[in-house]
Amino acid sequence: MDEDFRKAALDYHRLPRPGKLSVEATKRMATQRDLALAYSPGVAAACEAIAENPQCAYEMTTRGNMVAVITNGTAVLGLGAIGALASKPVMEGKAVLFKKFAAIDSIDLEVDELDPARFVEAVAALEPSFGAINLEDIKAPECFEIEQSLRQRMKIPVFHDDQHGTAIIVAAAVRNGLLLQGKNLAEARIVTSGAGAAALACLDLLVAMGARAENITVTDIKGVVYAGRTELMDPYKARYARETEARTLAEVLDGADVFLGLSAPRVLKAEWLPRLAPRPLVLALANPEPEILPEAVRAARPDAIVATGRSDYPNQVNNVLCFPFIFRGALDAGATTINEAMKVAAVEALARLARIEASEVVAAAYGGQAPVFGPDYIIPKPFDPRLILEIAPSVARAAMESGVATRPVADFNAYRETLERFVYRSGDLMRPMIHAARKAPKRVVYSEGEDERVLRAVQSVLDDDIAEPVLIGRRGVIQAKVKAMGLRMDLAESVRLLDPAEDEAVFGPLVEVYRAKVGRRGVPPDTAERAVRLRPTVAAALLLEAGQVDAAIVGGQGEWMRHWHQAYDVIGKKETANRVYAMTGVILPAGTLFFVDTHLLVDPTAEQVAEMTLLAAEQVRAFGLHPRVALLSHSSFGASQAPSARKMREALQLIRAAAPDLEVDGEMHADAALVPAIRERAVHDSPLTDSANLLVMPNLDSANIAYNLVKAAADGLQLGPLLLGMRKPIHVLVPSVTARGIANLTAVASTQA
Ligand SMILES: NC(=O)C1=CN([C@@H]2O[C@H](COP(=O)(O)OP(=O)(O)OC[C@H]3O[C@@H](n4cnc5c(N)ncnc54)[C@H](OP(=O)(O)O)[C@@H]3O)[C@@H](O)[C@H]2O)C=CC1
Ligand SMILES: CC(=O)C(=O)O
Ligand SMILES: [Mg+2]
Repeated sequence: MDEDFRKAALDYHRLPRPGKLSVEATKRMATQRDLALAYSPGVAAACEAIAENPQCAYEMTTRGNMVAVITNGTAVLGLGAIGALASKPVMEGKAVLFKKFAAIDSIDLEVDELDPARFVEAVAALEPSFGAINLEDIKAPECFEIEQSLRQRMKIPVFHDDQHGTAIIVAAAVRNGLLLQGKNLAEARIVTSGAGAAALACLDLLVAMGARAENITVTDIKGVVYAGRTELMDPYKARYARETEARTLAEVLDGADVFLGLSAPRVLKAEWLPRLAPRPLVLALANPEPEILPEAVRAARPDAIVATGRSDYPNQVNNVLCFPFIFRGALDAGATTINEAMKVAAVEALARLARIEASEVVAAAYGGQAPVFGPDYIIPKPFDPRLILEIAPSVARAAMESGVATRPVADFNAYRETLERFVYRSGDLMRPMIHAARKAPKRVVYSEGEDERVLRAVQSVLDDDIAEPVLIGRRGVIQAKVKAMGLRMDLAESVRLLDPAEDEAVFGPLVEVYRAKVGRRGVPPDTAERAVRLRPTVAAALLLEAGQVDAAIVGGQGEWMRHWHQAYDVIGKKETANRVYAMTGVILPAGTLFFVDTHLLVDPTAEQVAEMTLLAAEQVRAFGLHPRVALLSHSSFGASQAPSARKMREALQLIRAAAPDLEVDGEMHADAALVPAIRERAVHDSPLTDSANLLVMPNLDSANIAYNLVKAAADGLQLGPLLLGMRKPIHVLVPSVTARGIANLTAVASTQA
């Protein structure tokens, strides 16, 4: 670690407030009544319910989602026995990872107790507080005894992360690494540096998965663990003691297919690397400094696949890839333990994930480069949102099948959806639409078929079965990108590719359609021909117009307005609408707010405000939401006579006349729209039954500013803009759109088709 990085790490821990963790309340505690419910006397009801039926603790307290990270500070990373207090930053970090990656509430407990029996007593007594226990950084051999005693005594999962979390990820990495190197586990010769908690658990799992004990040689601080050795031996290590004359790590490296380092910094010397077998795996996993640096391995053995425990090199083999998700699955199934079947399920899910393409979120988190299965990507990366979606259900299912689940998952599709809600914030809002789209998948054309975000979106559209995608672009480029990105779509089978340079039979007739549309609007025939060939938005709109597709997603590159004009020129507005408007959703932790008109009309009239409101309310209903509309203004319920305030009052009358059942009110301040109590102070007869979810703005500036402001200030997720009032379903992407955003718009467009 260089000095700059060390200083940055210290500042990170110090500022803006000490540490990495805080506790937050999950219930409102704002009124006298809240206090009475949460505390005395109301709390007594919950206590009595639990006293009568202990299972109620899972319904009424945090227990079911609460994991303790517990250590005695005796093997803290590779820093050794630095003590309970000094281990606290690591344990706080593990607790944060539980929260960040799996929405598990977690607290670190550093127990200053070296005696295993007394440590066990301290931990066992905590059972009522937690849904599971994650033991961390406790040295071998005491960790084996501690874990075993606690597992016997406690009826909740007890899992020593350095043993089993590490073993699971190492097993996945070894499985995939050997596959790439063309080797198999039963034949592989494995040499470890380290005979502690992590190394021995890894070996046990590898043996359970098919590695042969006679192919394994273990070394530790005293060298080879050989039969008859007495110094620094314990029964756990002794299981792997070998009949051999060799005494040093260097000597046993000859012909090794796998070097597994779970020991200490720099113990593997570059000059020993030539001894390894051809195409070896070098897993140098000591933290923070590995047994050897990857650059040294690459220089000496370009045929090796290298992994470390760190985030700053490819192939991070670290238990963070496992523990949040295995606990998620265990807690959700109410597992009483984490058993072998659950561990193997986690290994299989992890290994499989690396072999299918990585998601956009992973690409974004790692500098825009989407990793592809290969020597520098043998296991998934920690920011991969699919980890929770794949590992947790596999583990829950294994818990059920092996008979340790007390709260079996009844419906795995529904369970996956709850996990998706955590990963993709748009999940809740989009679900009804995705279900609807899936019922009758429509043909959706994407004008920018070469855009990587579009390709990723199309992969998830295919996975979710919500549309039949049609891509416009150069066939060769799309094929190459799909391959390079490791996407699984079958371009011959499930996607229709349309190349303007090759598919004359499709594009030729579109030119005629376009000429007929725009020939009398100042577009000469040659220009029309070029527009169809060179402007994919025009071509996509024409395909929609000609009925060759059911919906279109265009733009995403360059100016939004330019694409909008091109789309509008071809498709035009509905006969029943006077104008087209744009509505944008911002998905926030508390729900979604829709804003209208965010992109098109600079200064709408009262009639146009009324029309956009009615169209927007209809679109909000299509998301399965009940629209509650606020007409916003600087004026509060008639306070101002300014033209914009009068306009909104007039619009309200028009809306009420056209849609008497719609919950709508105005003109009002934005806070009155969102906070019923503030609204109540201004008027007592508002028909709005709760916070408004559709905010209608007096002009383009306020709508555009408002949605961007809310999105940026509250870390919201944008949905849209959605075009309201178009004759056929077509939407124009903003340049900042993500693949998930494109997939969401595809579902919207499909359901409109
Ligand atoms: N990447 C990952 O996900 C993980 C990495 N680790 C790393 O693995 C290492 C060990 O952790 P853990 O098993 O929990 O700790 P333990 O204390 O249980 O085991 C440490 C082992 O390393 C051996 N060792 C120590 N120094 C040397 C040395 N200089 N040369 C050879 N062997 C040595 C010890 O030998 P002896 O038995 O003789 O004392 C012991 O066998 C740490 O660096 C830790 O950061 C651990 C868990 C997960
Ligand atoms: C990653 C981890 O748990 C360790 O190094 O101890
Ligand atoms: Mg650890």
